[in-house]
Amino acid sequence: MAPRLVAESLYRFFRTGEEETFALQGVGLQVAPGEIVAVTGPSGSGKTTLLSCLAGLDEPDGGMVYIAGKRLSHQQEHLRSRLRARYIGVLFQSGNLLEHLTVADNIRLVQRLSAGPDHRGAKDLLEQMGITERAGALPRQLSGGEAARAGLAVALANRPAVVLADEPTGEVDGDTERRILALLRERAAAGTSMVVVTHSRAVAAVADRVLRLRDGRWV
Ligand SMILES: Nc1ncnc2c1ncn2[C@@H]1O[C@H](COP(=O)(O)OP(=O)(O)OP(=O)(O)O)[C@@H](O)[C@H]1O
Repeated sequence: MAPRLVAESLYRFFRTGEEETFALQGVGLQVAPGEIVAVTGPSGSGKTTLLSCLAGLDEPDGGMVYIAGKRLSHQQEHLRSRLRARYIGVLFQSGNLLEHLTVADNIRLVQRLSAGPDHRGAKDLLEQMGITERAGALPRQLSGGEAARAGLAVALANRPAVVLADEPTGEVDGDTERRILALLRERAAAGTSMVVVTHSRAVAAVADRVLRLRDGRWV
């Protein structure tokens, strides 16, 4: 099966004053439809930078990202945004909820921006995450665990072909972690490709592959 997500030899450098950081040094990756890839590695090894490049939120200095056979990197911003809305669900530690919208409206917005809105799906997602009663809450009114679950519901709301998630179970209890993992497995079984940055053994255990970064390289 043709890979859904392809990264070819990604390089990313940052310069702050005199100092140069080599965040990614030739990282390649191919993720098949329905495959879950877990990415681990120490702090500063390049995990978030890799996810940002895969999502088209950051541009690699070298290399290329393709999503569903379409070139995502080195495109104009509006083209990257369109590809992201259509194919990618992102969940970053900084959060993906708009502060002035309720949880339900955050989900509806993502669905409206993507090709095929599915309002029934919003209700199901909230139910699966166990936060139906929080649908009308604003993000700042949510606990850490509720915010993590609402963020994942938003990331999955457009039924994306590819999910990119940074520590999706970072702040949640064991029961919520199990719910999140069940939902990720269900989506993967339905064909969604996933790259999940995690330090959790439970998340790594549901992955098809576990890859480790150090100093911007696979080890
Ligand atoms: N915008 C930036 N400007 C300068 N340096 C940056 C920037 N973003 C990342 N870096 C540096 O690039 C390297 C990789 O950072 P990155 O956030 O990708 O690591 P990480 O593996 O996600 O770390 P953590 O587990 O702590 O979140 C680090 O040395 C970091 O300081």
